[in-house]
Amino acid sequence: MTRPDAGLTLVGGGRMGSALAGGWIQSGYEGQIAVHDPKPSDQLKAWEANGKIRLNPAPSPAATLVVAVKPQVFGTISDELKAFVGPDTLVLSIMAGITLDGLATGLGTPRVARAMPNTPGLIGKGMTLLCLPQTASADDANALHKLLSPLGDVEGPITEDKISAATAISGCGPAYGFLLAEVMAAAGVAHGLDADMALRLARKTVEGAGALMMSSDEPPSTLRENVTSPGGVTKAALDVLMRDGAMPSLMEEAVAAAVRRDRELSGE
Ligand SMILES: NC(=O)C1=CN([C@@H]2O[C@H](COP(=O)(O)OP(=O)(O)OC[C@H]3O[C@@H](n4cnc5c(N)ncnc54)[C@H](O)[C@@H]3O)[C@@H](O)[C@H]2O)C=CC1
Ligand SMILES: O=C(O)[C@@H]1CCC=N1
Repeated sequence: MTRPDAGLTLVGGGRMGSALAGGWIQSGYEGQIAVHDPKPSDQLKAWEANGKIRLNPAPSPAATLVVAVKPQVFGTISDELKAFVGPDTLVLSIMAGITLDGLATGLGTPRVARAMPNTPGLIGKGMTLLCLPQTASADDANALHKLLSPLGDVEGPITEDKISAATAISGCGPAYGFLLAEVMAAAGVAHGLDADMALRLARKTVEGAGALMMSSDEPPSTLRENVTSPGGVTKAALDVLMRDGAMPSLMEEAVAAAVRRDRELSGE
């Protein structure tokens, strides 16, 4: 990775923040990385001990400020965060529900951007959407793509009116995939498998289906049909899942609720 900037400051070194910091460290980022977190994890402390980051140094304006606290925390600390923002600071937020306007107002700069990552980014298999104001420069867009690349794929910029839907699909989506594994395992137990084996089968199957989907040129619907022998066993199960559009309408309702909640958090 080329150096995105000298003087990178991360506020919030939790799951997603640490995934980013870990990626910057691993890819040989040469500038100063400062991480601010009142409850630093053992990982953050180890990076500090190895000289990879500076932990909670005195605040000063950063070249790039990445905000990765919970959206509810942002409202309470935005005034304090102004100490990290100078006239040349580029701000990137990965918080759900905090708009570009909210960032610009809260931090007192128009040079702001948003990204929506997901937890597979913890292992570099994530999907991140980048959202920029119309005034953003190509240089800023490129720098932010590079900054987010340790998490996996980065797409965008997308316009802000799309971010609630994108959050509901790829931001929240890993939870839907994990839920699928959970309920498959529970159904296996209900039909006589022991719990460990049921979980093993469900996890490996969800992983395998995902890997096949990504290595194939076929759309998911064709891969589904390839499993479904006419008059066979899969068809019996899918007839239940798709009865009266059950699965599509449940997913549509769930995504609508997520979109609604994201907009509520944005104060829309
Ligand atoms: N977890 C997920 O799947 C996703 C999360 N996000 C967004 O990422 C952000 C962070 O989420 P996670 O990493 O999952 O949460 P997390 O709870 O793992 O990390 C938040 C971190 O912020 C720290 N913190 C609290 N108050 C602070 C303060 N005053 N100054 C500095 N740090 C402070 C906490 O100690 C914690 O380490 C959230 O805004 C969330 O909307 C976005 C996409 C996916
Ligand atoms: O649940 C949340 O609010 C965050 C945003 C996307 C995933 N986690």
